[in-house]
Amino acid sequence: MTAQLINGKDLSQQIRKNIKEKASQLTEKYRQPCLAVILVGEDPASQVYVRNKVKSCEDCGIKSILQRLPADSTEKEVIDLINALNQDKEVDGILVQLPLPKHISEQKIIETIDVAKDVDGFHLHNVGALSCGLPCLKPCTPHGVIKMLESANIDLEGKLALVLGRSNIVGKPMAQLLLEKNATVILAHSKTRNLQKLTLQADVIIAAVGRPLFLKAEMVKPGAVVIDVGINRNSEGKLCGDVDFENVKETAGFITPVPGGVGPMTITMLLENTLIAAENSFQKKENQ
Ligand SMILES: NC(=O)C1=CN([C@@H]2O[C@H](COP(=O)(O)OP(=O)(O)OC[C@H]3O[C@@H](n4cnc5c(N)ncnc54)[C@H](OP(=O)(O)O)[C@@H]3O)[C@@H](O)[C@H]2O)C=CC1
Ligand SMILES: Nc1nc(=O)c2c([nH]1)NC[C@@H]1CN(c3ccc(C(=O)N[C@@H](CCC(=O)O)C(=O)O)cc3)C=[N+]21
Ligand SMILES: [Mg+2]
Repeated sequence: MTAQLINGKDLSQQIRKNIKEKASQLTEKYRQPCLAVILVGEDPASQVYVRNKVKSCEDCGIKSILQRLPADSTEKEVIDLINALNQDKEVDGILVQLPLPKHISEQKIIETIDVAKDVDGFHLHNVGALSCGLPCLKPCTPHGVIKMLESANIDLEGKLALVLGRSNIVGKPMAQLLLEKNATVILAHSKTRNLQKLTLQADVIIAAVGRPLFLKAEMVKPGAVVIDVGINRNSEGKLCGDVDFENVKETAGFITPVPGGVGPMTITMLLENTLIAAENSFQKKENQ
């Protein structure tokens, strides 16, 4: 193995120490910061993630409220719940676990969340602010990736960074944050031609495709930084990323594992956003 491992679990633990400290200060001065998580339906993977989020809040001294709704809830029922949480002065952050059942519009649900409580950073207002370089709640997964690169002292300025996948929640905001760091960004997707020719030039590759073993060693320039966002189950039911880790780790300069890579950092950034949302609301009140 030539690649240096960027361990998201360890980095998360370090950052969470500060989060815990900050949460306790805010609790003493104002009240306990609070995240509300809405889970619609019984998707087993979503249940695991949501439990993980609630537990992480607990560990850091952040209050969490889990609201479960049945899979056959109407769009209006979800919207009514969000509106109630928007009004609730003790709730700082609201997260609606995705994906939602097909009869509910994810975009409509996201736009219902109060911009100031949108700790996922998915609301149009936060997306627009991010693209204009204005202060906003940053999307957790891409933000976590940037923190991992910073922790390994990887300078992005002038580097060629390739993002694989263009979803609204990972790929697109990832490209935006890399651009903000002065990288030259390629945003690749399923219609991209000659993908290998592009990936071989990249100094940094962020894989967010949702396919196990997608990024092969032959696609990676020796010494390149490889960040694996993917969370998949392989044929044996084992958790794995989008990167052929066993082979890519032999040539890459840096690599992130799955599990223990980007996943824990996503949750850490969610906790951080909840504290930012809480602080903003306390500040607003003091200025009134
Ligand atoms: N670690 C974490 O915290 C998180 C992990 N994830 C994981 O990251 C992965 C990506 O998630 P998400 O962005 O929501 O996924 P989506 O399914 O929404 O998007 C996948 C993207 O990959 C592209 N793609 C698919 N097949 C190919 C191909 N053969 N060649 C090139 N591009 C391709 C698609 O292109 P096109 O647009 O053309 O269809 C699309 O842009 C998943 O494994 C997910 O579980 C997601 C969120 C958080
Ligand atoms: N509104 C919303 N916001 C999200 O941020 C969101 C979402 N919906 N829907 C699903 C995806 C996926 N996602 C993960 C977060 C953490 C891990 C994580 O902690 N993974 C651990 C392993 C967990 C396990 O063992 O299954 C790891 O990679 O080490 C994984 C996936 C957030 N998402
Ligand atoms: Mg998606």
